[in-house]
Amino acid sequence: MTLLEVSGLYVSYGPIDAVRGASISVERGDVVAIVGPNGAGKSSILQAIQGLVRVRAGSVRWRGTDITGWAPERRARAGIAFVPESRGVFRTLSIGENLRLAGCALAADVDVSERVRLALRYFPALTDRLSERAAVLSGGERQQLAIGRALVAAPELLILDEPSLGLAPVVLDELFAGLARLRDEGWTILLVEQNVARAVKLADHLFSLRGGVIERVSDPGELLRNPSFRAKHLGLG
Ligand SMILES: Nc1ncnc2c1ncn2[C@@H]1O[C@H](COP(=O)(O)OP(=O)(O)OP(=O)(O)O)[C@@H](O)[C@H]1O
Repeated sequence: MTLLEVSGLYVSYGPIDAVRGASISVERGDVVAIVGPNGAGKSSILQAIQGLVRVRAGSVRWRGTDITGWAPERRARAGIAFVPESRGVFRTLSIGENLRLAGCALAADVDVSERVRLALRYFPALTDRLSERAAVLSGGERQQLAIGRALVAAPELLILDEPSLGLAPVVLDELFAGLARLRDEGWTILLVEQNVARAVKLADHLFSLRGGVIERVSDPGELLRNPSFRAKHLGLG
């Protein structure tokens, strides 16, 4: 089932056309990655999906319904969760408080503690540190917490804006292991990544964006078998 369908999307900032006619679809249970250089328009697409920037033309459909004009909170209630590049967490609160707070707006019959336990399954390193302040977390751990907070809502679609940004390789291993667990358990994820190697290993479909235009849609499995791709992006002969 197609969960999300972005068609002919245009996003502009004054005279700058950041996204020019991009179309992307996400099927339930798939991990879809958008890759591309700085300024390609990747974040603008994600923000348009979450309703954070104005769409100049084109549409965003969610489970077949046109949600292009919907407010961000309505999209969130409909099952779309967005983890921005800035990894919003409350630094003065503990890890546990951050996670529980993420569940405070859920329906009264939702067991938030159970949801928190579920989120921690994917990022077990946080489990032993629930009483520590988020301010002490490394960049990678903060990213895990930000994703964990989004998971507490049990969204149908998890949108991640450049989860690897600024993180050391060793930290990335732990983060992407968590993302791979999410994928393997059937979560639907749309992410933007500049780290092509990580994106290819995680995703089911890869969209390459340049200058606001989708240049290519690739099958990561094929790329992983392609010798020139392996040499260029994976450092393998
Ligand atoms: N609020 C804004 N006002 C003006 N221009 C913007 C704004 N946000 C983005 N842009 C411009 O739109 C273009 C696309 O930006 P966007 O952040 O979507 O790209 P990106 O692929 O996510 O880049 P990066 O990887 O550097 O985050 C760039 O030229 C950027 O400078």
